[in-house]
Amino acid sequence: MGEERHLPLFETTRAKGIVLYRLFAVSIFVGICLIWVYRAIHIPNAGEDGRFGWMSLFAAELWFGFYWFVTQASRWSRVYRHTFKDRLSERYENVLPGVDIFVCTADPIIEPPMMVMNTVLSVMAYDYPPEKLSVYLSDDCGSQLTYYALLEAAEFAKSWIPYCKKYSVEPRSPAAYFVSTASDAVVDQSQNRNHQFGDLALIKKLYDDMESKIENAVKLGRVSEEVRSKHKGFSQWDSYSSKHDHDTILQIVIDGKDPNARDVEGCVLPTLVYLSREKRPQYHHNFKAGAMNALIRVSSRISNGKLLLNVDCDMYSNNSMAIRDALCFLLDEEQGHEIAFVQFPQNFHNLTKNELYASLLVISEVEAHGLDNYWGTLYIGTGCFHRRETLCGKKFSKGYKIEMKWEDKSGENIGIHELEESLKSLASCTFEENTQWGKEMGLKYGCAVEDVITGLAIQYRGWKSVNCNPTRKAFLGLNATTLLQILVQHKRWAEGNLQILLSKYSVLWYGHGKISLGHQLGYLRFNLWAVNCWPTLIYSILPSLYLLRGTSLFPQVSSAWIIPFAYVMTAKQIGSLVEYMWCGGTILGWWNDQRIWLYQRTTSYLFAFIDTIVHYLGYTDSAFVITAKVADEDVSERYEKEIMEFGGSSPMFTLLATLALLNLYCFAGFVKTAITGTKGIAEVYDTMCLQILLCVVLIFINLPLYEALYLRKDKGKLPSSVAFKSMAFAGFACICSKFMY
Ligand SMILES: O=c1ccn([C@@H]2O[C@H](COP(=O)(O)OP(=O)(O)O[C@H]3O[C@H](CO)[C@@H](O)[C@H](O)[C@H]3O)[C@@H](O)[C@H]2O)c(=O)[nH]1
Ligand SMILES: [Mn+2]
Repeated sequence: MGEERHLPLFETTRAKGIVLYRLFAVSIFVGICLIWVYRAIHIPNAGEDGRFGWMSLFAAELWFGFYWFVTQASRWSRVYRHTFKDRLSERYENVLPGVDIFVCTADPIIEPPMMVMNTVLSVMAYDYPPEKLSVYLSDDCGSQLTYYALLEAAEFAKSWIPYCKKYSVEPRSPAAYFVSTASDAVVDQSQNRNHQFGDLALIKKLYDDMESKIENAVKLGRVSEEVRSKHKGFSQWDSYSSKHDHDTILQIVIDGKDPNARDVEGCVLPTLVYLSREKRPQYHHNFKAGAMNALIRVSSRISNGKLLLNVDCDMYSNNSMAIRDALCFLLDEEQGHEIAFVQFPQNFHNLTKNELYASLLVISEVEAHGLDNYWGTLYIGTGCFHRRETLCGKKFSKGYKIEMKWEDKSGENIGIHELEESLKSLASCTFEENTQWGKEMGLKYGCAVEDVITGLAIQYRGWKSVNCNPTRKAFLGLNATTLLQILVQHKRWAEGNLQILLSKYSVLWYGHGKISLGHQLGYLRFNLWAVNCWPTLIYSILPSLYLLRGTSLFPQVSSAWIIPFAYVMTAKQIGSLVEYMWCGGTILGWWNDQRIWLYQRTTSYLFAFIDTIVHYLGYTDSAFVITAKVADEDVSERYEKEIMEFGGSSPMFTLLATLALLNLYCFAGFVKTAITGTKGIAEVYDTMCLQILLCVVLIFINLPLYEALYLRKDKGKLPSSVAFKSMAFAGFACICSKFMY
């Protein structure tokens, strides 16, 4: 093997209709340039009303034009990759590499153990030789509940894995699978259908038993003494004082090499390990990046898989062939040795039809494929397969080929408990002192998007990455189900991305010459997220305030200059609608997406921008606010009905409400003067058309917010404190603007 020429293990195709798209993009660009020209040659004279507004809009338009140009880098050319898994099996079935899978969890309250166990079970049941598969659960809370759940899951896996293999089950997260069998009666093509029904009932019963045991413990808030006495692993908690202060807890729950560790059919089980790294208040734990690095070290001494997969605890495997997909890239004889990681998109299983809080739809279906054109897909922290060596800092060198073959390490004959004890120091707080961990090795520290900066550094070292997006989605997770969650999450992402831009790894300086220009722009599109807050604020405030004053900031309808404005505004919106629907979204979904886009830009990005600068000047440390994966029943109910959830006060809400009311007041004030004023309606319309339009669109997009302020009675409405504050702020702004000098 290896010498003769092989058929490739994957192929790359280009997106269709790209010429049409480019014509469209060029036409928009021409429009943008004309807008700039108009602004530049019509600047009001000093002292004339509207000069400040004019300059501000000009600045915003310069930015929007520039940013729009940047986003074209991930749309200009797009590629799609297809794998040939049958060829992989033919050539490599007996020498497949070991795969170590890392699942990270950090809080049993907002990341319920049952959800985490479904993720763990789904990855244990991959269609892959179990002796080459090891699953590691990192628990940053050191929770006995999570550990107990893992013990129960290990027991259930003995029946679940054989069941999955026997009936080629998809998806292999039991919870998701049972939901699917309940709705569309199990695949009935096979003659052993009746047989399967019997087995299904049995396995469902086992699952329900496991679930009730785990849920009982969760309800109780602790593991009962009876259970604790049955498993000696719990003794490791004897010295535990809090989640911020405890020793390393390490337990090899299933040792794949143990001849007694077999499933109910007598087959080998994957190795399963529980790890809670040491935590001490005086040591920074570096959030998920710290957890991942501890996992990398510990796993290197247990299974040492050549391939690492990392998933968030809510991201279950929805496609049991995903490891094989990834290997088609990494083992490809021609190009595989240049590829460092294979990233699958983040998809969600809890989205409502019209994606109330938006999702990563367009990024996954369009932009990721555009970045893939530069072999430069971003590492996004979950659903990503890495070569162990590149994640640990290896540089790419031509001619060098990494061996991905599996080595049996059963020669190491040290007892399992000695092994566990000897490994604990690898997860201690002091281990990383004076090492390159978090800098040159493993995931990088100090950035709110540790994933993106780590992937970027790997690409700087000369490696390629690949975006793999099979029809059957590889991973499904939970999207946030309240507005505040989504805003806070995006704040973290925008902050992390801006940190990258200001860091030593910035694509602006460090990236020059290391990655292609298009690739740099592709990153810039995300790195600059936060900066968008300023032009967006300008555009959603000033035209309306000037409308109230009666000052026009846009060309008249009767002027030819209106054409580029009208064209760019409508064509861009129609373009984004078409794109969104092409990705599989609905019209209402697109409209919701626009609202979230606006809300993120005016709050998340603003707060991210301010925090990043404050952080950059050395005043604060950025935090990692974990997204909750559970919600109260009535919150979930409203989510299902696509009713926006506020349900509390937050500076972000006050800001959103202020902006929404400001537009409402301006419009009302304008209508009043237009009716009673001296100017005729026709003249007002001619001079103010675009400003009226902008204001009306903003009011329409904010309809759910007004409702939450004044009409709703449920718990998800905006509290009256937010209403009062925002009314006062918006009113004050309107009065100032109307009566200033
Ligand atoms: O101190 C921590 C904090 C978080 N996590 C885990 O990290 C994962 C992601 O956290 P989540 O709150 O779900 O954040 P998201 O915004 O959904 O995560 C996205 O963004 C993060 C970077 O901001 C990446 O780390 C994630 O992989 C990526 O999915 C979860 O499994 C957590 O349990 C830890 O293990 N330790
Ligand atoms: Mn998440």
